[in-house]
This record gives sequence, structure tokens and C-alpha cells, in this order.
Amino acid sequence: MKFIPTKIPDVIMIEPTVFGDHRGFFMETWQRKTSAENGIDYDFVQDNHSKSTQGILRGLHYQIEQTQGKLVRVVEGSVYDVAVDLRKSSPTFGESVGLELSAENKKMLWVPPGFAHGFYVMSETAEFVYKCTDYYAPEHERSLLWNDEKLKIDWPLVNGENPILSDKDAVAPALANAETFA
Ligand SMILES: Cc1cn([C@H]2C[C@H](O)[C@@H](COP(=O)(O)OP(=O)(O)O[C@H]3O[C@@H](C)C(=O)[C@@H](O)[C@H]3O)O2)c(=O)[nH]c1=O
Repeated sequence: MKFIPTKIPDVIMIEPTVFGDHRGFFMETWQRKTSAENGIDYDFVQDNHSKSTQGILRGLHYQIEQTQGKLVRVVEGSVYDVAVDLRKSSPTFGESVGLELSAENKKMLWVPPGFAHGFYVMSETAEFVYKCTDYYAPEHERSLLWNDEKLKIDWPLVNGENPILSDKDAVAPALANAETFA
């Protein structure tokens, strides 16, 4: 398993070692010891799985208390995955990391606490799986506007069409009006 810091070093891309043979493949997707040695020293308490169709954008989400770190990956299809730094004290506040995660490339992304997270579905359908370091807490959940110009996120929109959003994500505040972290 390779742990590769991104341009925001706390956001880490993980490339699993894939063992292919005549039966298919095997890979480890998380291991406490190697994760801790590579800066992901957290206990995970919840695993989630969602399925979406092409053009869906889920995000950008975060919790202001019970802040969640998320270890995310795709088990079917492909998405463009984004993490936005919402830590005011960070030199990369407001900046983001975006990359394609797919069932084919098997990459994973570590999104630390203090970041908003979202993804856009590029394939016909995509199944998204992730581990969280704290429990879902709807009262603390916040959404950040996916296309806030200040964020400068280059979403790879299929046919240039606007994504399909949940009602809450469609009315999310821009960064200037969003709750952030110290
Ligand atoms: C996230 C979540 C949702 N739910 C419920 C609430 C709601 O009825 C239904 C769908 O919830 P949402 O619309 O918030 O689902 P979704 O838009 O997929 O939310 C997720 O988006 C991605 C980008 C993230 O980073 C996640 O942390 C999470 O916020 O599932 C849970 O029961 N537990 C959970 O952990």
C-alpha cells in the first residue's frame, strides 16, 4: 500500500497493492498499523455505502462537531472526488484536492477532519464506500456550495450539464458564509 501526500499534505492518496491471479484480485483496503505509520492514526466508527447515477453530485459535506475524517473509495464506476480545506489556520484554507477514484484505479483518498468532502459521478452508476472517524450527526452536518467560484473546483461535468443535487446541497452557502474550523 502506497501513501502519497497530495498538494494539501494532510490529504493522502492511497494506492493499494493489488494481487491479481486467475481467480480475480485481492487487496487490503485498510490496515491500522500502516495507516497510523503514514499519518492516518484514527479509530473508525462507521462505514457507509452509497450508489448514485451519472451526473449526481453529493456534497460538499462536513460536520462542525463530531468532525469526521473519511477514508473513501469507489467499488463500482468512477467519480471525481474533492476535499476542501476548511481550517482557517491552514495555509491552504479554501483550497482543494480533486482526483478521479474508480473501481478500476482502486485509489483511495484520506479526507481528514476539518475538510468538506464531495464527489461527482462520471460513470453510468457509481458505488461509493467510506469509513468515518466519528458518527453521523445530522444536527452538526453542513453543506458548502459545490460551485462557489472562490473554491475554483474544476468539476469534470458530463456534457457540461449542471449536476443533480439534493435539496439541501442546492441551497448550500458559499465559503464566505459557511461555518469553518479554527
Ligand atoms: C451520511 C448519512 C446519511 N444518513 C441518512 C440521512 C438521509 O436520510 C439519507 C441520505 O443522506 P445524505 O443526503 O446526507 O447522503 P449523502 O449526500 O450521500 O451524504 C454523504 O455525502 C458525502 C459526500 C459525504 O462526504 C458523507 O459524509 C455524507 O455527507 O441517509 C444516515 O442515516 N447516516 C449517515 O451517515
